[in-house]
Amino acid sequence: MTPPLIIAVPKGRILAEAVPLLQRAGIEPEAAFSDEDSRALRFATSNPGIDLIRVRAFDVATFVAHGAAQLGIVGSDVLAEFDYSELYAPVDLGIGHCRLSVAEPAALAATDDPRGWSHVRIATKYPHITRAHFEARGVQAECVKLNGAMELAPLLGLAPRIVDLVSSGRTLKENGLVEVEVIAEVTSRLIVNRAAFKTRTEVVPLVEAFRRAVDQTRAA
Ligand SMILES: Nc1ncnc2c1ncn2[C@@H]1O[C@H](COP(=O)(O)OP(=O)(O)OP(=O)(O)O)[C@@H](O)[C@H]1O
Ligand SMILES: O=P(O)(O)OC[C@H]1O[C@H](OP(=O)(O)OP(=O)(O)O)[C@H](O)[C@@H]1O
Repeated sequence: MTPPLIIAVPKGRILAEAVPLLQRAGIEPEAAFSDEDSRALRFATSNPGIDLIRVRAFDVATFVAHGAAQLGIVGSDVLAEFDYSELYAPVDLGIGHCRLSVAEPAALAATDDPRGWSHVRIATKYPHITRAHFEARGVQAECVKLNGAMELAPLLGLAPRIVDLVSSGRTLKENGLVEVEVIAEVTSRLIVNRAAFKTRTEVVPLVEAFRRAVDQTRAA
C-alpha cells in the first residue's frame, strides 16, 4: 500500500493561518494539530492518504527538500535563505505577510546614510540573503548568526544593525529601532519535493486543491 503523503507545517504563527487553508483544500486535521500544548508531532487528517507534521519553520524546507515530507508550507524568507534546488514552490498561499528589512537604532538612523556604507556588521537569522543583498551593491556584510531576538543585538553592542522580519513594526519600536531598508516582501508558499511531484500521482490534484483554496480565500 502507498504510504500517506506528508505535509510539513511550521508551528507558531503560520499554523493558525494554515489550518483554514488546509480545510478549504479538503484536509481536516485531527483536533490535536491546532493544540499548541499537544506534544505529538505527526497528525492524521480526514483524508487517510494525507498526514501532517508540525516542525520548526526552517526545518519545513529541510524535510521537504530531502523527501522526508512530500509537501510543506513555508515562508518565502526561508526558501530564499536555503535556495534548495529540490524544492518547487508552485503556490503563493497569501498568508504570513511580512517583510525582511534592515533596521538600526533610531539615533544611528538620524545621521546614517546607507549609500555611504562599504562594510556593515549585521545580526540576523538570514546570513545568506543578507550577504547577497549587500553584495549586489558592493557592500560587504559581516553577519552574526542569531536564531531569534535579533532586536537585542544593537542594544547590547553585538552588531549595530539587524536584518529581521517586520510586520506591524511593534517589535522594532519597542526596542528603539527603525526600519531603514526593505530587502523583500514575504508570504508563505506551498512547496513540493520535485521527485515526489513526478512520482506521486496524488500530488498534482492536491496542488490544484490548494490553488483553489487560495482563490476562494481571496474571493471571500
Ligand atoms: N511578524 C510576522 N508577521 C507575519 N509573518 C511572520 C512574522 N514573523 C514571521 N513570520 C513568518 O512566519 C514564519 C515563521 O516565523 P516564526 O516567528 O513563527 O518562527 P520562529 O518562532 O522564529 O520559528 P522557530 O521557533 O521555529 O525558530 C517566518 O519564516 C515568516 O515567513
Ligand atoms: O513587526 P512585528 O509585528 O512586531 O513582528 C516582527 C517580529 O515577529 C517575528 O518574531 P516572532 O514574534 O515570531 O518571534 P521570534 O522569531 O522571536 O520567535 C520577527 O522575528 C520579529 O521579531
